[in-house]
This record gives sequence, structure tokens and C-alpha cells, in this order.
Amino acid sequence: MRVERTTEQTVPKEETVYTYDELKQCSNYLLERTQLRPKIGIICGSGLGGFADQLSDQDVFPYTDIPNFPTSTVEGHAGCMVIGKLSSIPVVCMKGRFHHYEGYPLWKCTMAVRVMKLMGVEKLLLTNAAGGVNSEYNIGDIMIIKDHMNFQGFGGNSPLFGVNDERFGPRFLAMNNAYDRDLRKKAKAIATEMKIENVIREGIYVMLGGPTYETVAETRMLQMLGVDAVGMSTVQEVIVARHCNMKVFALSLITNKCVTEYENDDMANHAEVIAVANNRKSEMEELSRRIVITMNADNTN
Ligand SMILES: O=P(O)(O)O[C@@H]1C[C@H](O)[C@@H](CO)O1
Ligand SMILES: Nc1nc2[nH]cnc2c(=O)[nH]1
Repeated sequence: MRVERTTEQTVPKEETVYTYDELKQCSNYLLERTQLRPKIGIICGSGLGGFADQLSDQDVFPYTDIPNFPTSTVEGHAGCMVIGKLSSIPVVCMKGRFHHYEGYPLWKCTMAVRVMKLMGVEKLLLTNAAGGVNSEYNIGDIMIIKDHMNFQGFGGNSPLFGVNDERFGPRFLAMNNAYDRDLRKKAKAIATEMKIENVIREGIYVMLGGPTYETVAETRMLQMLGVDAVGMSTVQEVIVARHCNMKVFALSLITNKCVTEYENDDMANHAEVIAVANNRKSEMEELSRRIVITMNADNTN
């Protein structure tokens, strides 16, 4: 189903998932317009798109120009694909992702991952802004995602629903070690080199549909389940990336502490999310840059 907005009404319309050929059209469009052949893809979280500005030799493609592409509608998600070099390494960077709460089905939110795969991308680095569920987490902490809980999957929704196209991957998919163990270990060593180990965490991310932030009762439930951080993205992208055999690494920036007491009047809000992302920009960007270098040096698959 697609939600199409007009000025007066919201009209749901039937829509089928992207065909292989439609996604190939997108990747061809990009490859025909850049000399670079990236093997590493990056998806930037809310307020974290500035990472793409670090790239040299940039070719910039607004989503509105790429055939079959959805558009970004959220503040802090610029809405363009940037292909360029990071420390001489060719990368393709999504400056702005698609979220389920924008009205896109999960298969549509994740289409760019398959486009990257068709371009030749083998490894994916994702960032997001998330609320700290673990009471020991502080605003500004950077969490290496160790694992996720796929709540949409529990509820009967997945970006892989529908006929499986074996050209992308198998019908049934194992999800252990989705967040590559070796890259997580190396990222911790990099954080120590950067002397930011005091703000580095490793934990479990859960994606809820949003756009509401969590109630006190919901946060308490997540704590009981062992969740460390909660957001509104990433899980579906990781599922699609693993389906097409990409190696995955992901970081959550803890932009707010989820409220667990009824007497606490702190209100999560997107302006704060963007402001914290802006404050932690340099650490997030340098950590990500060094991880890209590590990913590039890694020849295992
Ligand atoms: O794209 P991410 O997951 O970084 O964005 C988070 C989740 C919502 O889109 C938004 C809420 O403030 O930030
Ligand atoms: N669901 C959710 N997403 C977020 N993104 C940034 N902060 C939060 C949060 O507290 N909850």
C-alpha cells in the first residue's frame, strides 16, 4: 500500500514491490554519472548527514532526480546520494534515509540498499539517532550495535515479504552475527586509539514504528527485554543488507534518555536529537571514517 498525499486527502493506493529491473535502472543511472565504483555504502542517521560533506571528488544526486526513488521528508535528512572519496576510498553515501512512519512500506524504505548492492557495494556502515533505554547510558554516548530485535517482524511485517528474488538472496535468512563481530571488535580498538572509549557502548537496538517517542510503560517494557537503545530505522536496512550478503556495521548516537518515571517531564523532541547529533558530529565522523578505512582493508567476506 502506498500513502499518496494531496492537499485535501490521504489516499492509500495499491503498489507492488520494486522489480529487479527498476532497481537496476537506479544503479545504472548512478553508475553512468560517476567515475567511482564504491564497494562501501553509508547510510547517515538524523542530523548525521554532514559525514557526506567530508567526501572529496563528490558526485551528488538528489533523490528526486534518480529514477524510481522515494523522497526524504524528515528534517535532518537532506535527501541525496553522494558518491565520493573518503580518505581516497570510493564510497556511496545516503544523506537521508526513508522511514516507515513517512508512509513508506519497509520494502520501499530499504530500496537504496539493493541499489547499492547492484552498484557493487559489499559493506554497509549505518548510523542513527536513538533514545537511551539502558539507564546507564548518557546523552552523547555512541553505541556500537551488537544486535537488534525486529519488532516489525514479530508483528508480521518485513522488508523481505513477498516473492523472493534469488538474485538478491535466499528466501530464509539467518540473522546471527548480522552486525559483524570482527568489525565491532576493531571499532572498539579504534575508539580506544581515539581516546573516546569512555563514551562508547555496545548494545541492543530496537526499531519501533514511530513517529511517536516511547511512553513510560513502553520504555519500561523495553528495559525488561534487555534493549539498550530505541529508534525508528536501521533494522529493516540491515535485514535487506544481510539478505544480499553485505557485511554490516552500525552505530547509534544516544541523543536523549528515554523517560522511565511518570514524575519526569522531560520531553523527547527532534530538535534535541538534531542538536545532540550536531554536538557529537566530529567524534561520529572520525570514528566512521576510521571504520571505513578498516572495512576497506578487510578482504574477508
Ligand atoms: O534516521 P534516524 O533513525 O537516525 O532518525 C531518528 C528516528 C527518527 O527518524 C528521528 C526522531 O527524532 O530520529
Ligand atoms: N523511537 C525513538 N527514536 C528516537 N530517535 C532519537 N531518539 C529517539 C527515541 O527516544 N525514541
